[in-house]
Amino acid sequence: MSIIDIRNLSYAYSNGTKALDNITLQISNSESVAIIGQNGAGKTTLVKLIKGLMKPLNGDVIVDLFNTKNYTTAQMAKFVGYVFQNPDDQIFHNDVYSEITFGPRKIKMKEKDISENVKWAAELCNLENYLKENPFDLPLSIRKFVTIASVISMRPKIIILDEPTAGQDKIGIETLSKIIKILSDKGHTIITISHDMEFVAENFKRTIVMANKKIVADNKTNEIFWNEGVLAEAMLKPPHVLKLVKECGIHNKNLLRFEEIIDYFCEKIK
Ligand SMILES: Nc1ncnc2c1ncn2[C@@H]1O[C@H](COP(=O)(O)OP(=O)(O)OP(=O)(O)O)[C@@H](O)[C@H]1O
Repeated sequence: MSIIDIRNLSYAYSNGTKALDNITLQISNSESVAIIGQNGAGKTTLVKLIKGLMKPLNGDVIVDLFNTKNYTTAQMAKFVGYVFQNPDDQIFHNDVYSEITFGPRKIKMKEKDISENVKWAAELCNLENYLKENPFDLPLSIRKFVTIASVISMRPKIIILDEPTAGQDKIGIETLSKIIKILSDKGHTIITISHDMEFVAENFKRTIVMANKKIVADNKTNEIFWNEGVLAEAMLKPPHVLKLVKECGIHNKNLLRFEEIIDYFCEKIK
């Protein structure tokens, strides 16, 4: 069943800038989906409409059977969690614990569930040692995890991550992969906007490509990255490992993730 059902959605900002042009899209419950595309393609506008931060000009955004047109952002907060691209647009408390606890309190979660979920979110995001710190004294990479924890502590069915790998080193990216896997295993629907093609290739089976305010492709991630026409249209490059595979004259669409490629070469050497 689709947890997100978007039909003929168009949007323009109040200054007249058209940001989305006739988008139709369904996302199933518990799916993990990546959205890729050049700057200005319309990715952030699309997820803000799913979150209910803005209302469609034309078309409908139906989330968990609720049409966002008929509900306030506060009412939608229980269902959709959105982690902003820039953590400083999201954080507003003077200590990490208060920041992570704010959301669950706001949606009136039971006290017992609040402490359980806050503990769980802090552990998942490796924040146990920072709970008393002022988030603004912490580096960007950790502030990002504070914002992720403050969203997942509400346990929304749908979790949107906007550019989660920006500012992360290898360990941070591995932690993000682990978080996405755990949330997905627990049945959350994950939507991630990313410019990091390696991260998309490694973590998402389905990828949506946006260009010029439209969806230009929506397919299995390996089909997307092996499709040179789609990548050219959206002005995107495939992950580095795929370039290497192609340069070796190999044409095997099942190869995309680093481990798959290593296994392939190991087999060949044998
Ligand atoms: N608040 C705003 N007011 C006016 N125009 C906006 C606003 N926010 C975005 N836009 C415009 O809407 C279009 C889509 O922008 P959007 O931020 O959704 O793209 P994006 O694909 O998320 O880009 P990025 O990867 O840079 O975040 C762009 O032309 C952008 O300049």
